[in-house]
Amino acid sequence: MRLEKIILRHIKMPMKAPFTTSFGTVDEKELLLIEAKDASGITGWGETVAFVAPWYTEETLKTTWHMLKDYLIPILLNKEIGHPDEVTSLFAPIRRNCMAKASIEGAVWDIYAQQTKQSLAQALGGHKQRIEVGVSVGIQPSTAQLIKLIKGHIEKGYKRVKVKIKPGYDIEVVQAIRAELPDLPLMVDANSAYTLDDINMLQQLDDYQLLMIEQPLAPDDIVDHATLQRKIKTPICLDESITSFEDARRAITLGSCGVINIKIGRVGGLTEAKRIHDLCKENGIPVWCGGMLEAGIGRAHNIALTSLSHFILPGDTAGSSHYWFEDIIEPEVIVKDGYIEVPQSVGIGYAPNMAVIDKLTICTEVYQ
Ligand SMILES: O=C(O)CCC(=O)C1=CC=C[C@@H](O)[C@@H]1C(=O)O
Ligand SMILES: [Mg+2]
Repeated sequence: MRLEKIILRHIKMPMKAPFTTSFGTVDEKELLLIEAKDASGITGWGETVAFVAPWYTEETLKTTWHMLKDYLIPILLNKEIGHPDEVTSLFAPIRRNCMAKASIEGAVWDIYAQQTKQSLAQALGGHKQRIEVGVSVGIQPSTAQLIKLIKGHIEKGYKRVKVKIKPGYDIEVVQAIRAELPDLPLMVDANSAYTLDDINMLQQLDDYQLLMIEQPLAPDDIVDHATLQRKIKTPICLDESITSFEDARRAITLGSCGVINIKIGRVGGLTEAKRIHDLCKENGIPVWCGGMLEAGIGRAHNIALTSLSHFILPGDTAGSSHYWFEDIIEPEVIVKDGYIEVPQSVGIGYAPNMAVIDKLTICTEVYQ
């Protein structure tokens, strides 16, 4: 393939409800949509997942824009690409900036799937017909509200619930949920809100049959996580700490985690995500697909990735209606009894809804 035109659209999507973590609140999502046109007339779509502020990782909407415009698009434009895996090598001289890289690499994978007349899932080597999904619940003003929300999600069929924790909003919250919902498949995500000084509290969490504790310690750490994992029974799941295959290899070698959350944007694209999946499979480390409050294009990429065999735990890819009044794809992503059907049609299996996209677009830039 040869990309001869790339259109970037900056869009802003209102959210049904704010999403609060230990760092702050997101109440609308801004993102860049990448529409990449190949010389043969095929169009592929990608989406950036970085937030407006750098609280989850160092990338932001503006840094992804800068990287795409000044480095990544110039590398790919008019270059002959045989397979999407080559994009990872072409981008290798550029350090990190994983979310920027992943957004356009996703569009290349979409074009490749269409060219080879496969679904994106098949192009990646995924065979699952449907995927099991859970839901992530942000910090709520009260435990009663949190439990009410969780019950609503269970009624909708979601297979597991992840709740956010932070110092002062942890053990009591877990205790209260367990008192009412003793059998709920439950996990917690701390987004690096703790240190090894909090080991007592983290050990107490062992009493609540949690599936895992996600990223309790620093976002760039694997050493302290290894120490902690030796002192608690609940498996640690790494999120922020894993930005590449090499990070995953080192964390597994050190025993820093029992589970890895794979996010396409955090690791720089689908090719790297697949490599981490394969490594975890070889090493018996369960994986699941994390979420970044994606709009429809990002959600479609997550679904395709999750169709790979070793995504054995329910991911965070909820249905479109969980966050959005109106998603940017048709049909929207539907969750039924906790499952999403993996589209079997060619490409990502969802069409961009141009009427909605046009309504949400703040500005557009074209590169050719
Ligand atoms: O996309 C989703 O529904 C998952 C949302 C979610 O839990 C997260 C999104 C972005 C940053 C974090 O707060 C958190 C995570 O760390 O996994
Ligand atoms: Mg997380």
